[in-house]
Amino acid sequence: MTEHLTDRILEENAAVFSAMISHRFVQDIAADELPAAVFDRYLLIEGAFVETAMAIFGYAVAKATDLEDRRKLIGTLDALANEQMAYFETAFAQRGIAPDAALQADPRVAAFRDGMLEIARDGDFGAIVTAMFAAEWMYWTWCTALRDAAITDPMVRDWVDMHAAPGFTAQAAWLRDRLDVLGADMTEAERDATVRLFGRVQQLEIDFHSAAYADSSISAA
Ligand SMILES: Cc1ncc(C[n+]2csc(CCO)c2C)c(N)n1
Repeated sequence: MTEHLTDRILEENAAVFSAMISHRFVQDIAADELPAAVFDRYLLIEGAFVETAMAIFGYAVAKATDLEDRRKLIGTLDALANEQMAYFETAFAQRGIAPDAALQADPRVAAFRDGMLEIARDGDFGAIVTAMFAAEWMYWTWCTALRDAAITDPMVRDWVDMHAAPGFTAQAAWLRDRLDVLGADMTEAERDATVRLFGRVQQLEIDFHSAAYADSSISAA
């Protein structure tokens, strides 16, 4: 079997991946019609997710067996703690918003956070790479597609640009290449499991992004 594992993952999950990259949240940004209140709620749940991502990458550092993997993941942790978190601190201050416990308790937000953490805690290194590949490849795809879109809100513009920039592109490509190398040594059952895991993460992502819309949120009634 010489096929790259990630080609198979993307092929077999094409429907759910496409549903995510054409989510209402992405379409609203593409049309320059994302309501400010939706982006505010998104920033609050997303800022909390970056903290979760640090925990996930921490598990990956612990479970890695290769020094080069550890170096790479520690670089990612540094960028999350010092660059990404700085973006959220500035964004919260400029928009006058503050973390909201009710929003974090929305079942769709909780399912994403807890589901991703569970994969990192209970899964092996390959499972963590698969989950992060799912989350990052998806962002890289839609943000790259919107590179030339007219986006008025400078913070939304920055957010899209950040995920189409060379640094993020390299990070998403590293996850893809790493998973292909890991896949070459997996059993067929293990490869099947990564295909399913990728699909599960896309569904968690769809629900997470839906939670940014108050009209479909249980906490906004
Ligand atoms: C809900 C959600 N899903 C995926 C990403 C993409 N992403 C950007 S940075 C990062 C962590 C490590 O690089 C991930 C997964 C996101 N931002 N938010």
